[in-house]
Amino acid sequence: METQNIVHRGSFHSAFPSILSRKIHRALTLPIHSSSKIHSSKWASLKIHCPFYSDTLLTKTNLQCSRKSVDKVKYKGIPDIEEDKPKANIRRKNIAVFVSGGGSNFRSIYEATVDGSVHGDIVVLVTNNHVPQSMYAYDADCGGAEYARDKHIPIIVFPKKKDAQEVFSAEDLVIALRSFKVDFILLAGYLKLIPSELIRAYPKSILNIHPSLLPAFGGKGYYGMKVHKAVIASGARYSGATIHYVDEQYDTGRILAQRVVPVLAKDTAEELAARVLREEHKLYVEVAAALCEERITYREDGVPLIQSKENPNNYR
Ligand SMILES: Nc1nc2c(c(=O)[nH]1)N[C@@H](CN(C=O)c1ccc(C(=O)N[C@@H](CCC(=O)O)C(=O)O)cc1)CN2
Ligand SMILES: NCC(=O)N[C@@H]1O[C@H](COP(=O)([O-])[O-])[C@@H](O)[C@H]1O
Repeated sequence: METQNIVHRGSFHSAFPSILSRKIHRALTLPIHSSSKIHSSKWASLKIHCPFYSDTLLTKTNLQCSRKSVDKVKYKGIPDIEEDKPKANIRRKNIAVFVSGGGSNFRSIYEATVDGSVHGDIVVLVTNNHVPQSMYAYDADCGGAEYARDKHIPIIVFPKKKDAQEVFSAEDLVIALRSFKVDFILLAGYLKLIPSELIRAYPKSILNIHPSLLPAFGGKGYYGMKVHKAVIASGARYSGATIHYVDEQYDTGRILAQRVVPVLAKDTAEELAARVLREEHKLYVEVAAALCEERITYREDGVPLIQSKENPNNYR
């Protein structure tokens, strides 16, 4: 079954001009069947007005409940009490994650939204590497898209392949993200340049993780294993992970957080990559938690800081 143009079954209505909503409708890939509706008081209020779908079929309530029903068993503690207690007065945030490949950072952030470490939900995945598949043939998809489908997270393809039937512009992407009420965009191994339309639409709300200590080993051509090979070839004794705000160029936005790892004398690029990736997973969850708990502040010179959860007078 060609799923690229099938978004979900059921009536379709839109607050947008029909041509536009049809375009966005086609760019979205949703699970063909949302799983059973398990209504809980906690999630009922999270229903979003999603102008592309009939409310009876696809609402955040259904998606959240189906996700919670699958992942709730992993939750430690009493969800409606402990999970809410530390963030009682802070609105739960909506997150879009952008991936191009395996998606291990995406998975660690998703798991943190389920176990309560991150006070937010991943409401949509964006990838440039999603191949429309039958319901049963996952192998040609990128790992991130496959995981999103397993977790009933909607997928948007951007940019679309050059031979795609229809253009799906940066403006269309902004409209689609607004419809999911996205608060923050987290790039996690996304290999395309984010267009300025998106940067303008989400000021100080788009982050990227890069596998080196920026500004070293960043910029066009520095991604994936290319970064680690360059670090090793340079003789650098330290590398690490950097999370920074996204601006119009690759890797030049304000640095928000870093973690350092040693580069060992006999390291292969793969060994260094694995050591950095382990730190990335921890760092991105810490940063996503701070974002969703509104613990990001700015120094007078514009440098972003993360306020410590334990002591608000301490910053990282
Ligand atoms: N506007 C921005 N867009 C993106 C940023 C950013 O900082 N500003 N970060 C990148 C992620 N990234 C490093 O962290 C990065 C990704 C890709 C490249 C690159 O050279 N890409 C190649 C194409 C690769 C491909 O299509 O397979 C290229 O542009 O020639 C450099 C850095 C995400 N977007
Ligand atoms: N310049 C961008 C870049 O190189 N990003 C890197 O791609 C990997 C994605 O892994 P993942 O798909 O398993 O999260 C991560 O190491 C991330 O830092």
